[in-house]
Amino acid sequence: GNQWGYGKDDGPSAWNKNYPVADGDRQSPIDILPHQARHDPNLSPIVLNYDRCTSINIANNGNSVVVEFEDSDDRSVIQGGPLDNPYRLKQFHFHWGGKGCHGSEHTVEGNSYASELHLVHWNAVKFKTFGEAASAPDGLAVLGIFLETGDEHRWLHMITDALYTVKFKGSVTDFKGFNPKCLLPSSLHYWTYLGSLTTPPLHESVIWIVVKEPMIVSEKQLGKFRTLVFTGEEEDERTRMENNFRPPQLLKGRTVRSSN
Ligand SMILES: CCCCCNS(=O)(=O)c1cc(S(N)(=O)=O)ccc1C(=O)O
Ligand SMILES: [Zn+2]
Repeated sequence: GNQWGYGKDDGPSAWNKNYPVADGDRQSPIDILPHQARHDPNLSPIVLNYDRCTSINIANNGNSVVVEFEDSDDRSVIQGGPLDNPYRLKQFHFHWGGKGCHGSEHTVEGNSYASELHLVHWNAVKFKTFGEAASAPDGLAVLGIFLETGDEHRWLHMITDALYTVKFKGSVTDFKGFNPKCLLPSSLHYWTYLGSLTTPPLHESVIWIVVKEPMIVSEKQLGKFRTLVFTGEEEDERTRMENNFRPPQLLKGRTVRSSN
């Protein structure tokens, strides 16, 4: 099982012990400096074809809350932008902080957001399985959306209302008919760069597409994520699930491109 976590002894600063790629040349997340990003007029808009997407379940995997999708065909894909072909939606999950603290993974000019949503897609044109894609340089495309606190988000309740059913690590419940398109901000202008998974195994297999405009959610909605626990129901301790984010990593000469 995975012996890594977000605590003092098993957290991000200790991950390089078992996953040496943690000190690699294309690690994520990063701090984005908009004025140093290269505006690339050749970057086309991101296109999300999620209309026939099929969500399956919602789960607490001990690191985050994850909604999984049916990915046996091209029913829900992301394409355009920096991508050479369509990438299939596999799952989405969140990263968040503690009460009043920030919890996004990417930062913008050193500023964190309250939380960050990741929609994970894989290159099913080039690779036969998700696992194969997850360790290939152009295997995954993750769409990152910042969450900022403000007014209540009109659709996020569909997720937060289900969180009580997946309080403990290892819990899974049916979650059908959810289309994540309802979570997206109005503009999909983005930054893009080559990076990695932000959790072990930290494979350097991700084309990151970070949307500039945050989605607005209420503090109350965000607080519901913190009712989850990292620990299993059978365990004695109940460790609140919060601060499940990796801090920004060195850019190591990479270029961040900006769509318009
Ligand atoms: C074969 C090993 C794949 C491990 C990565 N799986 S994943 O769904 O892409 C993923 C991505 C990410 S992230 N933050 O998008 O890099 C975090 C967790 C997971 C997960 O395993 O739940
Ligand atoms: Zn993530």
